[in-house]
Amino acid sequence: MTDLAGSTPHASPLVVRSVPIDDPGSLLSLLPRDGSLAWVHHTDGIVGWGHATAITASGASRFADADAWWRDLATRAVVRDEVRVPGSGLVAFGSFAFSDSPGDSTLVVPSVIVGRRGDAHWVTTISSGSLATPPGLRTHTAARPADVVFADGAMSGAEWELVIADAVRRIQAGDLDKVVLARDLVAETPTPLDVRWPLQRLADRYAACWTFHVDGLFGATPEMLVRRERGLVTSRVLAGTIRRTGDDAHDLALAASLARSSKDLEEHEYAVRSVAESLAPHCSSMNVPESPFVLHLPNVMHLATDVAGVIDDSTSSLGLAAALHPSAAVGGTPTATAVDLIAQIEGMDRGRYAGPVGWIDGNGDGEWGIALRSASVDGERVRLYAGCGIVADSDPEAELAESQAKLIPVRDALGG
Ligand SMILES: C=C(O[C@H]1C=CC=C(C(=O)O)[C@@H]1O)C(=O)O
Repeated sequence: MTDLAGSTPHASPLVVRSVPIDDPGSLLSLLPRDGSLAWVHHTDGIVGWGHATAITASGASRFADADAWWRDLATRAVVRDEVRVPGSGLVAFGSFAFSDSPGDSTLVVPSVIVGRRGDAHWVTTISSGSLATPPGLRTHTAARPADVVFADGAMSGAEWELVIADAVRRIQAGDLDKVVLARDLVAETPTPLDVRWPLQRLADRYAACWTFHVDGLFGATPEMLVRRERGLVTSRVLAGTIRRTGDDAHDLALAASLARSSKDLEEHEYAVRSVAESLAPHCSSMNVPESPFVLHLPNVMHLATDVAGVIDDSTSSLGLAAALHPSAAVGGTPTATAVDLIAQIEGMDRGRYAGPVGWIDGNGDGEWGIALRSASVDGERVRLYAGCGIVADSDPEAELAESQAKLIPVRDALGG
């Protein structure tokens, strides 16, 4: 991987070609074990493998540095796109650290991308200097992890409840309005994890979420930080959560109580406001619905608001993600106070959890979700993450239960 600090302008431009193909079936099943990249929503999306080029960036300028690198690369690339849908042509997958420090962020350009968008299916080849031949596609079987053992991460549940109680006190004292605090769980597998196993299971069970894998960070996020597509920008804001019980009638009653819960509506309002305020400078017009709807997922229900706007500047999707991050769905209100408090009391390094994850194309369009319901994998060790928005009325015990519900998707996907 090329490190930004040591990177030099690319000697040869990338040569990119997208061609239509027959329906390739499940995108995830095409992934080889190593170097897989994925962004899948229902049956649409893109998967990639192989290495054309990549960059790592870090610190407060990570977004701007990666964006500048990408613009230079995209401007010089020679692209023949016979498909012309979002996701065809030159694309990089990316995943960014939550904090300015510590943590590395990355943009990765694979040598092969296979995509589906509705009835369009395509393969893209990317190489340096000369045109590559499209590969033959074949399906692979992922290895099932055996005997996964779970243990507390940085804190036990009881310790984390004390941290939540501390945050509630600070909010009640007027130090801030909202903070999102996270915890981790560690899973050990006897052999290095084949990430395709949990990916496939996440995509099957959470088809309405965006199932992703970029450089060891995988998950299925329900939250779209920003999508930029042909002049339109959209964002799905989530905040305010209730666990599902599995009993449909009871869950409907819970959904109604979530929609009326002043604690959850307050938590949600902060998140919507932070997104709307960050997008406004880039849009000529915006639509921000006045009240949220309830998004039903298999494990939880969320208050959700879809914000939309017409973009009136040349900021790329990555630039927009940078402007929005961290929204109050993962940081808090006021942002700077909340981010400082997270660093002070959360007791763990978020890495790329809760940072933007997604893809960008050569025109700057793309999709960036928030890396929630996610885990980072390093050989046999997997760290799962979940966080909860804390406001003045939050109850530590209820927040711990909510965090456990948010850990379910990845925990179950790792299970045999
Ligand atoms: C921080 C997470 O969720 C955020 C997104 C939706 C609902 C949230 C909540 O109700 O607390 C969180 O703000 C997470 O899943 O790790």
